[in-house]
Parts: sequence; C-alpha cells; structure tokens
Amino acid sequence: MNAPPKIFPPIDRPDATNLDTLSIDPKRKFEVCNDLLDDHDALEAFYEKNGYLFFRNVLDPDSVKEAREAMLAVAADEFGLVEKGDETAKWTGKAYPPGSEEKPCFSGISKRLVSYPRNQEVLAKILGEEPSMVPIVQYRLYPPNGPVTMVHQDGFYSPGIHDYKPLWIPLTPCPREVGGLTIAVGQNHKGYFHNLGKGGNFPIPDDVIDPDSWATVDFEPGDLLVVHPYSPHAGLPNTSDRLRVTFDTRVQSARNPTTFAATVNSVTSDSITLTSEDENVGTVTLSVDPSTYIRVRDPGQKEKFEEFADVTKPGMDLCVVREGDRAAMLRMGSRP
Ligand SMILES: O=C(O)CCC(=O)C(=O)O
Ligand SMILES: [Fe+2]
Repeated sequence: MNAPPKIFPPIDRPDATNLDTLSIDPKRKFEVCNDLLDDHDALEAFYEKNGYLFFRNVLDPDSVKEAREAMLAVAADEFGLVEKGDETAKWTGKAYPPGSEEKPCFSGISKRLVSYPRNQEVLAKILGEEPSMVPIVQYRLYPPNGPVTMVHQDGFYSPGIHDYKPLWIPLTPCPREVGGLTIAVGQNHKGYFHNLGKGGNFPIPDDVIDPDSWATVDFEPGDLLVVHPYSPHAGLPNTSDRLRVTFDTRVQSARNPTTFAATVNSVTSDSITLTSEDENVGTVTLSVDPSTYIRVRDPGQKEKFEEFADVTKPGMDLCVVREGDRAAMLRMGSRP
C-alpha cells in the first residue's frame, strides 16, 4: 500500500550539495482533510497523491491537555526549559540536550493520549482498521534557535515496516515562528531521495525536490498531521520565544503488528527469541541474517551481524520489526 509504484535507482552522488533545512521556505499550506475521515477510499487517494493528511481539531481536547501538561512538567522538572506551571511554554534559555527525545522521563505520555476512545476512533478511520501504535516515539521540546530536523523520509530509516502511518502531534500552539513541520507535497512517488554516496544520515541533495512543493500551516493543539513514509519532511526553525512541544509516533494494524516491543529471552548466532506483552505477538523466534538492521545498543549505531549474539543480551527491551519469521530490524526499545 505504501510502496511506490515504480522502482527508482538509489541516489549515489558523493559530490552533491546537501539540502539544508534552513533553505526551505514553504509557500504552500496543507489542505484540511477532516471531511475525508468518513470516506476511507477518498482518504487513501488523497494520502497517496499528496503524501500527507492534515486534520484540524480532531484529537480529544482532554487528551491533548493531559499530554501538554505532562510534557511541560518534564520540560520544567527534567530540563529547566520552562518555569513550572507556565502554560505559554516561554523558554528559560536552557538547552534541550541532543538525543533527549526518547528519555524515560516521557514514558507513557503518548500511550495515554492515543488510548482515549475518541482518538482511537479517529486513528481507526485514518488506518481503515483497528489501530495499534508502533512503539517508537520521539518527544520534542525544541527551544528557539535549534535544533531543526534534517530533511528526511521516514521509510528510508525503517526497512521492513510496512503499512504504517507516521503521526505528528502538536501540543501547544505552533504558528510558523514556533517552527512546525514542513512536507514536500506530492514528492512521495519517486522512491528515496537519500544520497547513498554520503555517509552518516545519507543527507538528501539540494536539487532533487521541487522547491515549490513545501507546505506547512499554523498548527494548533488538537490538530494531527499524518506523514507518508515516502514524503520528504523537516522541522522548521523556531524563531519565537517559546518551546515547540510536539511528539511523533506511528500507527499500524492491531491485527497484524509488524513492529512491537519485546524482551529478549535468548539468542543464537542467527536467531532471537523474544516475548511481547502484545497478545497478538506472544513469544516468537525470528531468524536474524546479514540484512537484519541491528541497532540494539544505540538507535544511531548499526551493529555487525557477526557480533549480533555478543551485543544482544537476554533481558534487553527491544523494538522489533518482523517480516514473516525473519527479524527485519532489532532496535533499542523506545519509551512510548
Ligand atoms: O518534529 C520534527 O522536527 C520532526 C518530526 C518527524 O520527523 C516525524 O514526525 O517523522
Ligand atoms: Fe520523520
């Protein structure tokens, strides 16, 4: 469903100039898709054509308030980014340490929001079946002057995850100057733009995405942006005096979750046995091979297949992506 219609040769240009998020000037606005919620075929058609869905004021207001208060409490208590109890999220001047997006202090915030019955209904309509969450969440408390998220396509970093929809959720007002999310509309039909000729995160070249395709909007709490796994997108710079308070996760089929949280029971050199609390998964043994994307100790560090059994320990909490009986990805657990 999310696969592109054609195979595109990968980009391999070691000499290309990288696309800089700060050079993006979104000229377009997202269309509001609320009236597509009751027509799933039309919703899918819009999503595949444009590479996004944008819903105004669809999330349960109580769930959004609860999540906002919880994230602002973390912002005050853990990071000193705002004064305790300041609903306006005015920035104190302290830094948000890089790599804080999955810290245990956020644990449970996204799960509670998603579990509200009204939100479950909305997600079921968006997915077209019973939803469950991919257990990977990034909590973002982004102060003025950085960081900004580089331009990327989510699917590129998630081999093996199929039929999921990435969700981006603002919890405080997020007009342009607070730096929301921008998506290159209709640029989800050309495969991956990531440049294999560069190391690191494989940054996208600066001449492959239509510069007039970028769109954003003034986001409000209660809004929901659904990104396409093939859509290039990036975080815009925050030039205000407030924090940008958002989180992002993914929704997938509850009946057949390809991505789940599980604890390692045992490993051999080419297999892993794990137990998940999700009863649709239970205890499973999956094969592990040289193309399994192994990043069990640090999500940013790919492990060698030969070292799999040494670095993967019983008791580790992992996020697993399965393709049939094979592990496509084994990632350090996140804190949904
Ligand atoms: O919030 C951001 O800056 C980036 C979010 C993102 O990449 C996503 O939702 O997939
Ligand atoms: Fe993303």
